[in-house]
Amino acid sequence: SVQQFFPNHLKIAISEFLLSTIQQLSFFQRYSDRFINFFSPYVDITFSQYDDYQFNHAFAAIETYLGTKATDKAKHLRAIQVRDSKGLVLKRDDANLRDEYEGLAVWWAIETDAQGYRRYKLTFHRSSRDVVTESYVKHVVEEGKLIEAKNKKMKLFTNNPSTQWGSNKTSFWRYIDFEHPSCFQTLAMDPKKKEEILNDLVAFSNGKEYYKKIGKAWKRGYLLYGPPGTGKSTMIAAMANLLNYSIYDLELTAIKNNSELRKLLTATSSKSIIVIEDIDCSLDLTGERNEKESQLMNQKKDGEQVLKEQDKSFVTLSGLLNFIDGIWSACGQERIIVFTTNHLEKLDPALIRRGRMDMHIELSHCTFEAFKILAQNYLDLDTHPLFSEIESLLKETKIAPADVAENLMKKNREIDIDGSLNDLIKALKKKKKIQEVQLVDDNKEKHGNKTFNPFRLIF
Ligand SMILES: Nc1ncnc2c1ncn2[C@@H]1O[C@H](COP(=O)(O)OP(=O)(O)OP(=O)(O)O)[C@@H](O)[C@H]1O
Ligand SMILES: [Mg+2]
Repeated sequence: SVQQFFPNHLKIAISEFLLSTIQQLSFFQRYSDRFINFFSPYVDITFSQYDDYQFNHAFAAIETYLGTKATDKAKHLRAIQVRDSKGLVLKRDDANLRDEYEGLAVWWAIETDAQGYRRYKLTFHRSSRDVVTESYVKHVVEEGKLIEAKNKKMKLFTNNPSTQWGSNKTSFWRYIDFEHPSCFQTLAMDPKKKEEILNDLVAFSNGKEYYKKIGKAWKRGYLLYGPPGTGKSTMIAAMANLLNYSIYDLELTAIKNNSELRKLLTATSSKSIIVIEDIDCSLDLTGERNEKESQLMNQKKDGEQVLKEQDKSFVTLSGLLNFIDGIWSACGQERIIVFTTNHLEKLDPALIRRGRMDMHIELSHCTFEAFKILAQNYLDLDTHPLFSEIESLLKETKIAPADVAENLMKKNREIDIDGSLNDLIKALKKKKKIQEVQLVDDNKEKHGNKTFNPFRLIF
């Protein structure tokens, strides 16, 4: 019969040719879709990268699944570097890929939509509709997720306000592969504290049954606080690497209101760390802003007030609290929430009370214990005659681990142990002097003696 005579790809080519010809004739344009649908025995489904402004997790799974299919026949390949030097993963660009499932053939193609986002188009014969919609798609997504888990590919999500959808700017998740070398072993901090945090994290990730038993949502909050450069961000990366969770880096200032926050949070997947960095800067938690806002509103007429209500553009403390321990927090399991701040004292006590943030972790200035870990990391050094001098200097000087690391880093592509340690000692001595002068200054100010201090200008 004619069916057997034409191979499948020829049939697709013919229908595509017909489609393009017809589309060029403006007279028929309006009818082309219906015309093609009437004659073509093929059906297609598209999977967009962003669905309803949200990142589509099925899209990522499909991409992974297709990436593992034989690559030799595709003409346009895009190489993507993968973690752990498992080599390159080749992905098809705008090429058709044929796949078989239960003896049926389907075709995948990648397209770019009007907004510049990618989408996969799955084409299949009308007669395979039931199999494809009921089990093939599920099979692909599950397989893709399985491969993702096996490859230990973690993702780093960020929410960016979209400028593509006209005036209605809304925030949505975009992701890149997460590759950060940080781990707990190289993290410089008090070993006992580190051990405690490590155990806490591992217990959490194995706690499915426990949380179920005590009737609590399977989530945990960590508050990381301390001066700049003490390893807060580094610790978050180490947590992700330890548990193999993805990170959602939530930028509160890019979010319009509480309902958008809710939308974003419900779109996060389980096994993830939701991070809000510098929480004191990204949210006015003092309540002052609310007061100002309502004062403003009272001055306006009723009609305008309604308008104002609509474009309120901030996330409120109560919105955030609702998410942390309100009913929303139960949508989805196995989630860690991390807040970081440089100023613990600036935060609203309601936000950080125990039970909301389960563990408060202080990352402070470099201690000798922390220094020894850095020396091991950077110089492969366990001990050295200069260590005792460094130890006593560290006791008297506040220095961030980031500054210590900076001094230990190799300068001319070669490790120079004595040079590095001497650099560090110099830096420590300089810092010590500055801090001493500052202390004298502060004391004078406290006692009302504000005489001009020339040392302050020198350092
Ligand atoms: N405790 C630490 N252990 C190992 N490396 C550290 C530590 N603290 C800082 N560093 C080094 O310093 C750099 C900066 O640290 P990091 O970004 O984690 O600081 P932070 O506490 O997040 O600072 P900020 O408050 O400014 O965000 C890192 O790249 C890391 O190499
Ligand atoms: Mg940081």
